[in-house]
Amino acid sequence: MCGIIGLLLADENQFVNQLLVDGLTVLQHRGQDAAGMVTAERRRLHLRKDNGLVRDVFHTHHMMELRGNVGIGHCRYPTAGSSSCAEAQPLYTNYPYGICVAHNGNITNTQELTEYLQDTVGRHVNTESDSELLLNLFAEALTKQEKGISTTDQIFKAIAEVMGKCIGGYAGLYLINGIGLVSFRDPHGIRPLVFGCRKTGSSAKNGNTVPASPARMGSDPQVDYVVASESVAIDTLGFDLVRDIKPGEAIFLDMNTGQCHSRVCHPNPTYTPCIFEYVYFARPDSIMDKVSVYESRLKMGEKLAEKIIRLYPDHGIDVVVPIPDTSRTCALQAAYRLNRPFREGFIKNRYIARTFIMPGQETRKKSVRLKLNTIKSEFAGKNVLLVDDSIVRGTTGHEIVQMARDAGAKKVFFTSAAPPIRFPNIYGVDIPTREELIAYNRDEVEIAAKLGSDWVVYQDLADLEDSVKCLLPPGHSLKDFDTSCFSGTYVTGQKIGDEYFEKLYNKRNDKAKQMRESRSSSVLSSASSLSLTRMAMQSNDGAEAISNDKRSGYSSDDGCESLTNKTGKAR
Ligand SMILES: O=P(O)(O)OC[C@H]1O[C@H](OP(=O)(O)OP(=O)(O)O)[C@H](O)[C@@H]1O
Ligand SMILES: NC(=O)CC[C@H](N)C(=O)O
Ligand SMILES: [Mg+2]
Repeated sequence: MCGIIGLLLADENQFVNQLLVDGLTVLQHRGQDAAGMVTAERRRLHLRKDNGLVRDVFHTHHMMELRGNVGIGHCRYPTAGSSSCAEAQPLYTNYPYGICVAHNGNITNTQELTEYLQDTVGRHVNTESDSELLLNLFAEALTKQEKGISTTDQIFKAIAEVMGKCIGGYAGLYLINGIGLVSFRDPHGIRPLVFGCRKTGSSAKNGNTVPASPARMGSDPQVDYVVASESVAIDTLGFDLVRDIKPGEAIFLDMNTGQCHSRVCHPNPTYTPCIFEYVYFARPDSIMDKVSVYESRLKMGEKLAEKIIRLYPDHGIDVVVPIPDTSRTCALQAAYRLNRPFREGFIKNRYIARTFIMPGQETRKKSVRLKLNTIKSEFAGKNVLLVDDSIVRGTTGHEIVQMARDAGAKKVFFTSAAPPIRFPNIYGVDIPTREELIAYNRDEVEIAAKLGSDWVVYQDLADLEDSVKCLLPPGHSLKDFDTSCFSGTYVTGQKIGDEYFEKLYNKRNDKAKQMRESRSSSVLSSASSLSLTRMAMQSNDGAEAISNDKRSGYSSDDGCESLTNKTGKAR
C-alpha cells in the first residue's frame, strides 16, 4: 500500500522538494521499502529514488538538485515485481514529453497489458512492475491523441483510455514534463486519493476563501495544489483538504497556467473503496471518503465489544490490552464498552516500523519481539483481552499471546476488529496466498489453538462495514466496499479464478519473492557496471537530471541503476 503525493506551487521560484519529503514522511506508514521523488524545473526533470525510508533516501546534496515548483513523490511497499530499487518509484519514460508515474495499488490484468504494450504497440517493458505498465499505457495513449484538441482534452482522453484498459486498484500521479501534474483514481475508488490547496501570495493576504471545488480553483492562479494518498499529509503541509478524488476522476494541474481541471473519465464508476484502509493502512488522523478513520475505529471497537458480550456474557475479562500500534483506537472503545480498564500492557519500540508490510516471514517474526515488550504487572494473574485490528498470517498474534502468558496472564483472549482474512488481496495489499493466512481453512476454535489463546472473537463483516458506513454524510455515493480478503468477492468483477491465484502464488509466495530479490540484485550490480559506457545520461551526485533525448535509456542514482522503461517507442 504505497504512499503517493504530488504538488504544484503557484510561484515558479519556489521548490516542492522539502514539501514532498515532509509529505512522504507523513505517509511512511504506507510503504517502508523504497522512496523517491521527481521534480520538474522548467523543461528538466530531476529524479532521486532508492530503497530505504524517506529519511535515508533524501540527503542534502540530493535536495539541492531536486529543484522545481512541481513534483511527485512515492514511498513503496511492493505488491508486484521485485523490491529492487530499479522498481522504486517514480518511474520514468522519455516519450512523449518525459513522463513519470507514482502509483498506489495493484493492476490485475498485467499479462494482457504487457502483451498489448510489447506486441501491439511496441513499447519496451523492462520489469514486472505493474506501475511500469501504467506509465507506458498513459504514454502510449498520449502519443495517439489527435492534434488540434486542447492539451487538457488530450490528457483526459488518455486517462480514459488507461482506465478502459487497466483492471485493478490504482490511484496515481503522472508528472508530464513541461505540461503539469495529472492525478487519477480507479473507477471503483479502491485506493484512496485526496486533493487539497492553500492560498499563496496576495490571495492569501487578502484572505480569499479556499475554493470548494476544482472548477472554482481554476480561476485563481494564486493557489498551491497538493494531491496525496491521505489527508494527513495535506494537514501536515499546511494545506486545506478540498475533497476526495472521485472514482474514475482525473484532476489535471496545468503548470503553465496554474489552473486546475477535473473530469470523470470513466463511463460508469462505482464507489467501492478498500475497507482494509480503515482497518489498518490509513493513519487514524486521516479523513477518507469523508469519514474520519479514527472514528470508524472507535465504532469497530464498540461493535466488537458488543459481539464479545453476546458470545461470552460471563467473559471474566479483567483488563483490555491493545497490540500497538494500529489497534489502540479500537481497543480503547472496546474497553469502554466492556466497562473494563484499558491498559498499555505492551510498549512499542518507536524505532521499529510496521511488521506486516515487511518483506519475509522471518523478518516479520523477529521484528514483533523487537517491537513489543510487556509491562508484566498488567498481565500477572489476570484474564487479559488482547485486541488487534486484524490477524493476517498470525505472526503478531502468536508471539503476543506467548508474551502475555510469559508475563503471567491467567487467561488470554484474543479479538480482531476485522473479520477472518481468508482470501488473497489483489488490489495493493500484499496478501497473495491463501495458504499463508492463519484463517485459511480454519475456524475460530482452530485459530485460537494456533495462536495459543483461550478463545478468539472476530468482528462480523456487516459490523465492520457499518462502522464506516454509519459515519458517511447523507447522500454520499459510497454504498459498498471492496471486502475481498474477507468475502472472496472482488469488486472489479473480472473472473478471478484458480488459475489467477495459482500464478499469484507462484510469483509472490515468500520463497519465490526471496529468489527474485537475489536474482534482481545480481542483475542490478551488473547493470551498474554499464554506467560508464552509457550515453546521454546526466548524473548529479545522486539526484539526477533526466535527459529528454528519445534515445537515452538510463538513469542512475548513487549506484541505483534503472534500465526501466527509458527507451521511448521501439517501433
Ligand atoms: O497477523 P499478522 O500477519 O501479524 O498481521 C497483522 C498485524 O500486522 C499489523 O501490525 P504492524 O506491526 O504491521 O503495524 P502497526 O504497528 O501499525 O500495528 C496489524 O496491525 C496486526 O497487528
Ligand atoms: N503497495 C502499492 O501500492 C504498490 C504499487 C505497485 N504495485 C508496486 O509494487 O510498486
Ligand atoms: Mg499491528
